[in-house]
Formats: sequence, C-alpha cells, structure tokens
Amino acid sequence: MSEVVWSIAGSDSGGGAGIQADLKAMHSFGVHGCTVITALTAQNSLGVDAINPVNNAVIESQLNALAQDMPAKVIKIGLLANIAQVELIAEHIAHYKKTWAVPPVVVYDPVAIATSGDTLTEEDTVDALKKYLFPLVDVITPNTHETQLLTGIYLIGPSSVVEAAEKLQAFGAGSAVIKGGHWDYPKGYCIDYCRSDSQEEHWLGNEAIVTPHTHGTGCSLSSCIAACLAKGYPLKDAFILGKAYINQGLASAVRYGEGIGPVAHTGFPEDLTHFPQVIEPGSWLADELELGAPDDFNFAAGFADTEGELELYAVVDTADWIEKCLAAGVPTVQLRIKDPNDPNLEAEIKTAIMLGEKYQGRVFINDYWQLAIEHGAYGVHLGQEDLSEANLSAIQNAGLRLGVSTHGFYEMVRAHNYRPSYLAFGAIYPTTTKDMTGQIQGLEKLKHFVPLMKAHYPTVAIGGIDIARTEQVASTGVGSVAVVRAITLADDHQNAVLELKAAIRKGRGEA
Ligand SMILES: Cc1ncc(COP(=O)(O)OP(=O)(O)O)c(N)n1
Ligand SMILES: Cc1ncsc1CCOP(=O)(O)O
Ligand SMILES: [Mg+2]
Repeated sequence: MSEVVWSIAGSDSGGGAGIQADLKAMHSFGVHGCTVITALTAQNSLGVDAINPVNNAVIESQLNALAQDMPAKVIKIGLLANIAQVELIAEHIAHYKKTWAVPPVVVYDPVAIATSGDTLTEEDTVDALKKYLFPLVDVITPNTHETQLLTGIYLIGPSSVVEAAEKLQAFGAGSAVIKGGHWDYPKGYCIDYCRSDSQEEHWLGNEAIVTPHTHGTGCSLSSCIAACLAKGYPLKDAFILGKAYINQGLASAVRYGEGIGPVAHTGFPEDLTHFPQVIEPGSWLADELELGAPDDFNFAAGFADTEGELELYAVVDTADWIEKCLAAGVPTVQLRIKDPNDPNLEAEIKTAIMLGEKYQGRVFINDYWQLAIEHGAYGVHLGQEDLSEANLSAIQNAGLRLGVSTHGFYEMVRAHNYRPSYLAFGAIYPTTTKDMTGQIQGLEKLKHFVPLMKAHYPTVAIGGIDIARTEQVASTGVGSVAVVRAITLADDHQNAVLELKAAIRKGRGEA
C-alpha cells in the first residue's frame, strides 16, 4: 500500500498550482494524495480573479473525515486564506502530533504570492503563522518573496539566504528550503538552499531553465518534498529530487491559455541532465557564491575507467581472501581493512595488489589511497566523507580508478561532481557487516538509481545481498553485485561464487 500524504491547500481552477499541482506531483512520486481544500480560487493563466475561502466548518469536516480513516505520514500545507484558517489548522495539527501513533511530518509552503505576483493571503496572517503554525512545521519551503515577507530579510546573496533560514528556524520551523527561482545570482543560475534541523547545509544550482511557463513550481516542489519524506527519503534527497522534478517539468512546460502555463508533471526524474549540481567547495559556483573551501581540499574530476561493468564484486578483509576470491573466478575484489593500526596493513595491501596482477583481476583498496598509489593498485574505493579529505588529484594523476559509495540521490549527484570510475549504492538490505542504521535503501530506490546513473557509470549494489537476493538485485540492471558475507561466511566459497554468478546472469535474463 502506498503512503498517504495530505495536501491542505487551495484549489486552482486553472489546474496549474494548488491542490491540482500537489496531487500530480505526489502521484509522480508514488504516494497517495488526499486533500483538504481551504479556498476555491478563480484563476487562469493570466492571473487570480478571486479567492473564495472555505469556511472553517467545511475545512474541519474534511480534516475529520481523513483523520478517522486515512492518517497521513506527511501533511503538506499550502494556501491558508485567513487567520481563522491558520488557527484551525494549527490546532488540528498540534492534536495529531500529540495523539497519533506516528506523528505526521509537516511541510509548509507559505503560499503568499503567486508566480503572477498576486497576493493570496490576507496581510495580517503573518503574525498568526509565526505564533500558531511555525512551531509545528518540520520543513518550510518559501520562495524569495515569501522568505522576505516572513523574515523581513531582503535576499541579495548567500549570506542573507542563510540568515533568513536561521530566522525561519528561530520562528519554530525545523528545516528550511529556500527556493532561489526569483534571485538571479550568479546571473542566469538558479540557486536553492536547504538548512536542516541539525543545521546541515546544502546548496544546489543549475542554469535557469528559460520558459515563461512556471505556474505551480512552488506548490509542486513542496509536494515532491512531502512525498519523498513520506517515502522515507532523507531531506537532502527530497530536496534534490524535487528540484530535478521541477527542472524536468519546466523543460517540457507548455501554455494552455494566453498567459503563463503550468510546470509539466512528467514522473520520477531519471535523467541526470535535469538534476541540479550539488555545489561543492572549490567549484566555480561555490567560488561565485563565496561559500569557501576547506584548506586541504583537493578537487579532481575524471578518473580512469574500469573497462566495463564490475560484475561480481567481493569485499574482503585479508589478502588471503583476495586470493581465494580471485582464484574462484571473482573478477573484482576489494581489500577492506578497517583497522588503520593493523601491523600487517601495508604488507596485505602489497600482496593484494600483486595478486590482482597474478590473476588478472581488478583489485580495489578501501580507504588507504596513499598506499594504493604507492603500490600501484588498480583502484581505490572511498566513502563520501573521504572525498573532501583524500588527495584526489594524486589518485587521478597516478591513473588509479576511483569508486565512490553513495547512500541516496543527493550523494550520488555529489559524487558525479568528481566523475569517478564507478558508483556504489547501498545498503540495499540490512546488513550485520557494517552499521548502516538509517541508510537502508531497498530495491525500490535501487530501481531509480540504476536508470539515473547507468548511462554514465558502472553501477554497484552493496549491502545485505545474499545468493537468494542476487537475482532480483541483478534484474534492476545494476552492473555489479558487491558482497561480503555471501562469500566469506559460505560453507563452500567456490560454490557460492558460482551460485552468485549464475544468479546475476539469471537476473539479467541471460540464463
Ligand atoms: C563496493 C563498495 N561499496 C561501498 C563500500 C563502503 O565504503 P565506505 O563508504 O568507504 O565505507 P567503508 O567500507 O570504508 O566502511 C565499499 N567498501 N565497497
Ligand atoms: C561495506 C558496506 N558498505 C555498505 S554495506 C557494506 C557491507 C556489506 O556486507 P554484506 O554483503 O555482508 O551485507
Ligand atoms: Mg571507506
């Protein structure tokens, strides 16, 4: 059964924004959207003719009907037409948060000004919003105008955006996503900012997509974020997927009336060209925005290729196991020794690299990139944290392949900045080999990861994959299945290798 998300918002008779946009965006992300209509707006592509607020008794009847039978994982709030509505919605949400077995996550898009420039709420709602609603909001998604209206901070550059986000948080909102569609800085770019409740910061940027047909982008972005949160995606993934969805929709938006057409709704984004760039320290966009870079940061992009997919990939912790795997016919192996004080570390790495040459297999070294360079490994495998600490230029100049771990869409787009040799995605299933709490991706996300990245990189799935699961993992089209226990804990590792290889072929429809 798919997740339930409510949209508490206004109806747009033109079908481009409000409730109508929310439902289309939610559908694209595979959640079930329910609605509580707060106002019936009369609008078309030329503007807003009338806003007809729904009375509180009617709003309450919709809330009660849903609460009795279809509680939401996430409640997305859009247009609230007056103070009475703000108070009513806040009262109900406070009740749900206190009494529901799983309290709903609340995403608030403070719809105040439409893309057309029309004001949609009564002016004095702002104080009521701050007093009653903000403390209940988990994620707020204002555009530039709304941010300025709510915070009084004029957005002229990144530091003012950060200041505004902090102010929204001081009003009580957990996380803030500030949409940059309306500030043209750097010229021709669209920059968006996310500050999480734990004060993690994320900047995304892409060249602005030039189209007049932008109606409903704000509601749609916010609904994508709500849908992704309901699906269990972390906020940074919801943020980047929402942006990609909007970019994709803008690229194919068309007019229906004489004026501004609606953003198109075209399904889960699976084309990398629609994704914004994760703005990394040291990049051109980061420099333009003066976001700074850590002292020892050494950016490099474009690493040697792996000459095809990596197929069965064994991740093991001794040179002895490297040999057993290569001898049994595993084409790709990784030496993963987690104790940096292991007295045999360098000797094990040297032996593993030498075995790669003997058996003509690909040998990756996890973590110890200096030793991998020194002894001429085929490649190194690095985690997300390592990317800003390792000397990537040295790895690149030495001609080593670089594999990078990713645990979601934000991280995979971040890794794409470096154009590594392959991308790994995991953990697909729960595993006891490594603590992956909160990072279990599941098969559904793998099915989105593969089409997004396969055209650009060899892809690897890792985490909790045993022989029985290998066929369904391989059927996603992923280029490689990486395992630890499926080989190292098998009674007969040679037979396990044969079975894993057979399951990969079967999953691909080759057997
Ligand atoms: C193929 C592959 N994928 C992912 C990992 C995990 O690497 P990392 O994030 O660096 O974590 P540790 O392995 O160092 O704990 C991997 N090793 N191999
Ligand atoms: C190293 C690593 N990175 C993500 S999951 C994982 C461990 C995979 O081990 P197993 O195949 O035994 O579940
Ligand atoms: Mg590592």
